[in-house]
Amino acid sequence: MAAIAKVIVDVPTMQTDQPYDYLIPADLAAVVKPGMRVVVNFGKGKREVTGMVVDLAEEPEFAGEVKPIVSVIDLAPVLTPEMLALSSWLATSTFAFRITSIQTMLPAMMKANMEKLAIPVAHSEAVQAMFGQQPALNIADITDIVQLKQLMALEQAGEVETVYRVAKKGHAKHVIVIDSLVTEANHDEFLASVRKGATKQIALLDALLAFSNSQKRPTTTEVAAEFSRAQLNQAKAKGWLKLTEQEVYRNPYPEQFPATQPKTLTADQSQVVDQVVAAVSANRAETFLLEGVTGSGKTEVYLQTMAAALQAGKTALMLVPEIALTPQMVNRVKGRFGSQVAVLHSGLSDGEKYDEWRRIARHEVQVVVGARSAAFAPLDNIGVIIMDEEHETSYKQEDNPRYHARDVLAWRSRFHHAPLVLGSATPALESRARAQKGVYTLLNLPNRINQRPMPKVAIVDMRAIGAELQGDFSPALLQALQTRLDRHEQSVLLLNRRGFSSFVMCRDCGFVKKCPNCDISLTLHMDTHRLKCHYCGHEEAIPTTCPNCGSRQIRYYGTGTQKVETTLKTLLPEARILRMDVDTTKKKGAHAKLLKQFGQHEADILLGTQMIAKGLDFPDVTLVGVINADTALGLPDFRASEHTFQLLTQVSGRAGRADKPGEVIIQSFNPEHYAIQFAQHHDYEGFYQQEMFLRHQGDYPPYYYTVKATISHEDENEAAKAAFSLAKSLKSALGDDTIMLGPTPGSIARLKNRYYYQIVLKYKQPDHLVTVLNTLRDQVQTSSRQGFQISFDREPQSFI
Ligand SMILES: Nc1ncnc2c1ncn2[C@@H]1O[C@H](COP(=O)(O)OP(=O)(O)OP(=O)(O)O)[C@@H](O)[C@H]1O
Ligand SMILES: [Zn+2]
Ligand SMILES: [Zn+2]
Repeated sequence: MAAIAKVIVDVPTMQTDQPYDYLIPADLAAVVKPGMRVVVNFGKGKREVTGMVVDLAEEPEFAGEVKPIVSVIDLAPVLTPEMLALSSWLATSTFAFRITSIQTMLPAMMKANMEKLAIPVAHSEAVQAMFGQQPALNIADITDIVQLKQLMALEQAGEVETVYRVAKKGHAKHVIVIDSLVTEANHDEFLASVRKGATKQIALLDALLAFSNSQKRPTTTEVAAEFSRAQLNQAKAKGWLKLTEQEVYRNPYPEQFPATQPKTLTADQSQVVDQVVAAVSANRAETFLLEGVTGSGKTEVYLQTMAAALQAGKTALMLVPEIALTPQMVNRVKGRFGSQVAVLHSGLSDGEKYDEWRRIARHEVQVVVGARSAAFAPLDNIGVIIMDEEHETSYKQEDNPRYHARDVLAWRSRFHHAPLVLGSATPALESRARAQKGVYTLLNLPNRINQRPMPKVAIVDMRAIGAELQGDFSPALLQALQTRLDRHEQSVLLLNRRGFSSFVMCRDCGFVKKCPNCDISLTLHMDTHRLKCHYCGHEEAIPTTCPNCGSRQIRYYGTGTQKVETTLKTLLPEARILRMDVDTTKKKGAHAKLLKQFGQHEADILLGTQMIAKGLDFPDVTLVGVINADTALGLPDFRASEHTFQLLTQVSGRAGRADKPGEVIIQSFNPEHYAIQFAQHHDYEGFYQQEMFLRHQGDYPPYYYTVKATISHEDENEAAKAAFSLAKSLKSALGDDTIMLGPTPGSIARLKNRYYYQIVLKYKQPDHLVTVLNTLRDQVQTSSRQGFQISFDREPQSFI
């Protein structure tokens, strides 16, 4: 029997990947297993912390006194051996700490709360007066300042100690079920014992008899309108019924989904499905890149591949971008697989997420569809993994651990010997290049379903419009919108918000209102009439006069969706417009509701930001308009062209998906730019060739791997000094084939009152670099008490 548990402790100020030895008390010997969370004492005093058991051993490695485990949090492991192994790989490959990786894999609701308690250690009168019979006081509960001061004095005098304890909270939701004990045989007997005028009791007896006869077990909530809890308790005392507590799941999708049947596949689709299914049957961890034009029926391919895995007795995992988790995608998957599906995305409450997670862990579902973090769904026996819209930047987490979901899925694909399908109309350059090298198997769906044509794309040169411009609209786009109104067809209008923000500027002195904590302009929110910092959350009122020169000429800048909507209403008064942006989709379910309204033809125009660009499949949309194609092209970002091409191609793909042909109008100030030209001709391959050429010239990915190191400190000098010394260490540790850019101040040099410096490394040999950086991280981390923070971001979204 193992006597020692190796525990990764959760101590925020002292992060380390080193597991600590803890003694397993005799009464827990049979219980403690790897993957379980435990409570342990850490450091001096009685500080309780949570930790994860990652291994067991016979003998301690630690020579000193080994403390015992205080208690277990879980009755069964919450991380499978697969997940424990994955957390270890994740920590190393993203330069994150193991505990951070573990926490990322568990639902937020499982994060333990810490309580700060005051406990008496002496028996003075003052202590008596303060505590009475209570063994401890929760410091957070004490609001009386006098009492708080007394407590501090007692602590100073050594009569009271403060300790941290792990607060256990009940996470599962419970209902109380009514089991009727009233039968035809005993009903009259019970009735005789009831006073004549007691109509409520008589009604309850009748209802209970009806439950027995129909074998119904209602919950107390279900009958709450008719019978109170007091009444039910009374009835229980009389032996009329039994009350049992039962755990229930919070179901985020209580509605029924109309069942759909598999479609007869086209020849192209069949070929793709056959190849993937062959890998499923052969238990082969092959990665496929499915390059299929918009409307080519990729979703049907995913569904039938997943069905094949289920047929073989396995499970299926499908990732979609957060914003594509519209009811359309959930409908399609739930419609095909019904209650076998669990859905995970950020729109769910913590409780719903926790329940979906447990349904997966308990093997109650066979299909998981979810956004980025669903890559860690505790699904077992995986037969196929799908990643839709694999080029989406939201698959990369921008916080520690800075993982890309694609890499996590590739790891799990190898672990389960299951194929991974990466699908997109516009694959990331990295992925397409890997397919070129034969690392991925390239699959193509070059045509739309039933040979429907791709929409015709026209580019409007905005430089040539001049006085004919109305608001942000060219005559061509306005005319096309009018035509759709006349024909009762629908339009989708994209306002590209990437690369610019709405801010407030003084027309007299050019003053721009910035965040007092971060060197960045505040963003205008017209709905609440406030200025907000998107980095730290700082908020303030919109000034009426310039804080710098006092001028009243302070104006709002930037084209917002609201402004476009207002203009459009005056230009096309009869048009019914639905606006979809961060403001109109803030409320839970608002996104789904807007799309449903549009689907039911309650509007003619869907006007929105990037969130309308992908996945939508509405048959009556025959026009797509792009108000501003180029805003992102000006960004100092080597992926600017790629992102612009992807966005234009995706949004164009919303037009003409059914019998009516589609048309696309793109307004641009750079009509000859290659990203816009290739998008006009639906030419992904052409774009890929051209972009690869440019990346090669500039030593950019995918020709190089990249990593961005960021170092910060509250003092600007300290941050700079540390950055230069880090650069020196890196130079000596890395070979000549590594290119180093910087150190430079971060694009936002100051954030939340910390100063940032960064170094970008471009390199060819990943293995060596990972070792070097992990060692460096540990060295810098030990100096973290001097206020330094360091992070490494592998394949950063941008260098700025
Ligand atoms: N075999 C088929 N027979 C008939 N209709 C099909 C078939 N496969 C797919 N479809 C239909 O074709 C339309 C487009 O398919 P789907 O939405 O899957 O395209 P997609 O490739 O995912 O496009 P996008 O990349 O634009 O999201 C859908 O309405 C779908 O129901
Ligand atoms: Zn700020
Ligand atoms: Zn001014």
